[in-house]
Amino acid sequence: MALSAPDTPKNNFATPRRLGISRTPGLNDKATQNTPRSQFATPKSSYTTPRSKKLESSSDTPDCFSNVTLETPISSSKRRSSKDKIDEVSNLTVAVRIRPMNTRELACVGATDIVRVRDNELIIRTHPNTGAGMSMDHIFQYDHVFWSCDEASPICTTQEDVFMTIGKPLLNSAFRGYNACLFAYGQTGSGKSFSMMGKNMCEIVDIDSERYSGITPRFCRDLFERISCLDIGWVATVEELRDWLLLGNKNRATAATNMNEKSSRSHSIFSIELCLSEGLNQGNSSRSRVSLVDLAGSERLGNSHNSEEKIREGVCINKSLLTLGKVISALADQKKNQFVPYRDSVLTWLLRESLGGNSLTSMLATISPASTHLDETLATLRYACQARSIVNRARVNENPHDRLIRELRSEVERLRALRQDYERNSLSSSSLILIDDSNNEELDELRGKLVETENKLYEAQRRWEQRFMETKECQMKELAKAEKYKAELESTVRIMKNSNNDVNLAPYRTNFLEELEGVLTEENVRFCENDILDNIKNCCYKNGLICTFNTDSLIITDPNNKRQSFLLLKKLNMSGFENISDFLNSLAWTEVKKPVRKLSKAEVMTSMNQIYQALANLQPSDNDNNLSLLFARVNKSLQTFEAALLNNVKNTNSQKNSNF
Ligand SMILES: Nc1ncnc2c1ncn2[C@@H]1O[C@H](COP(=O)(O)OP(=O)(O)OP(=O)(O)O)[C@@H](O)[C@H]1O
Repeated sequence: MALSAPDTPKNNFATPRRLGISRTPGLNDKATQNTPRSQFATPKSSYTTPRSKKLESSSDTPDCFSNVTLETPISSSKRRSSKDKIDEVSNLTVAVRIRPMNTRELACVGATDIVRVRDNELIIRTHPNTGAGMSMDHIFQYDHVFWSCDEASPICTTQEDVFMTIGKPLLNSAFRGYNACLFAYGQTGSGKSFSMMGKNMCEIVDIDSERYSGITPRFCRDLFERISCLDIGWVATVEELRDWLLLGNKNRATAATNMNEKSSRSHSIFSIELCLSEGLNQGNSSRSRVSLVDLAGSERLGNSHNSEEKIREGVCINKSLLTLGKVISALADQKKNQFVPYRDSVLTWLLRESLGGNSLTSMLATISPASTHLDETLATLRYACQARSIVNRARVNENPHDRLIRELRSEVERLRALRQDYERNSLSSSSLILIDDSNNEELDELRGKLVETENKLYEAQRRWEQRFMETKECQMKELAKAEKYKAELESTVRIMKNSNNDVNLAPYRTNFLEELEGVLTEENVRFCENDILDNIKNCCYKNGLICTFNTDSLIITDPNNKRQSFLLLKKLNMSGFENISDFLNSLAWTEVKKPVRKLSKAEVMTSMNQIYQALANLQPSDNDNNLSLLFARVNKSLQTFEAALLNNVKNTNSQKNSNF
């Protein structure tokens, strides 16, 4: 129950949602708990930003605050953040950002700024400045409160500040091998997209100079700064990643609503998978997923919509947000075996790991400071408070072998340091006193432990290397098979290309073969090839020739001129090889007798099945981070290729009524 100030005893704050029922015990904030009323009627100058700067309020503060409601749930006092070597148990980090009043709000008669900030507290003052009746302060505590209401003010939290506080730590977590997620939640038009993407989501001109760019582009920039010294697997440059981001934003439905001229009409999830490896022989590798989520705005349909279609859209958006709310409530409840309805919406299903799972997660709640949005603002803030009590257990996503070796290594380091310390101390004191027997015993024990751990480490490393060699051997065999299948497929494509000039298969072929090429030439699955053979193969490929080789020979086929060249690898001068064109010109060709034959659908299917089978055999284990990404890509482009091939067979059949 809200209590009037003169009678307000200590610790007597109640949450409005539990009117007259519960008090909010367990508050550990001295200022809030024991502060007499006058302290809540803080003059404007005492409100500070999270960075403890003074904030000038634009409104006068009346001296009549009487009702104070601390809304922060009990569990916030038990916030967890513990780290062992590999698991991190922590509550969701929750930040709130307040945007400036917009022109519509400023023009609205009677609309005032009702939000104040004091360190990590946010105070909503309801019915202020009326001069009559009592006002109420709703006090919320969060991990961070960002006041961004006046850009000209030195205390305004900028885009960079927001990124540094809640974006950058996610990047650090990802580099340590943890999954990380940040999602923005708030009323429509409250500044989610501004914070996540930037001022103009579809035209991020230059990430570095764009001071309004949001968390996501800044995240990409920093990510690439950190990995600029590595070889990057999929995306080559920050520009390329930015293009994906822009494409996603452009495809995202936006529309003008009564609340926001460019309202996002869908949720957006920007997901990056980071596979880190310290080099194969060192073992250490980890894979982490970072999700940056800009949710569509929660909204009151009456407030924001003027057309039927938009109302329908709004209903769908609200439905998924409602499910998100249910999931958050269930997780915040912390009762054992509580059912969590992740499956009730695609959104919650996609975010299941980020909410109550294996992820370090932050939530950014955005609000408007205008009194006209009081209800929505309170709803958002309560939602955010509830989210603060969700506990996640994040684990480093690493290969179990790597983990064991890492743990053993650090144990060896620890014991070594202990022994060195011990020996140093013993030496320095030995000039004064004789080391007694008990000291010797302890030292022996330490030495024994160290030897034991070193043996374990050696054994783990040996087992890992053995497993690695076995896997590599297997892969080599399978790759040889795949090479054969690949050649078959290439000739299939060639035949098709020759017999069907009216059908352009080049894009599919290029995609697929390039992907496959990527797998076959991956550093860790490379077998008998060296740079020269790679060079020959690529050059043949570019010249429309088919190049296959096994451990001792090389066959180059020229399907256009129906001729073939065969040579033994040992006759190839690997060291002095410089000019590929000279090499091709020097080849002796023999005519291929077999006539070019047209393919039937069954043959295409058989060939494709063989390729699929070869790839399935090559499929790396789940723990093989380096290859699985590439395989996913190969599979995808193979499917596209197969579809094109079959479609082509079918079309040709129906058009020409013949097999080809
Ligand atoms: N911190 C801020 N500083 C200045 N302007 C802001 C800030 N936050 C938001 N705005 C402005 O407010 C308007 C609405 O912001 P935005 O589109 O980010 O809201 P949203 O919450 O994503 O809305 P919706 O859910 O409808 O997509 C935009 O014009 C944006 O530039």
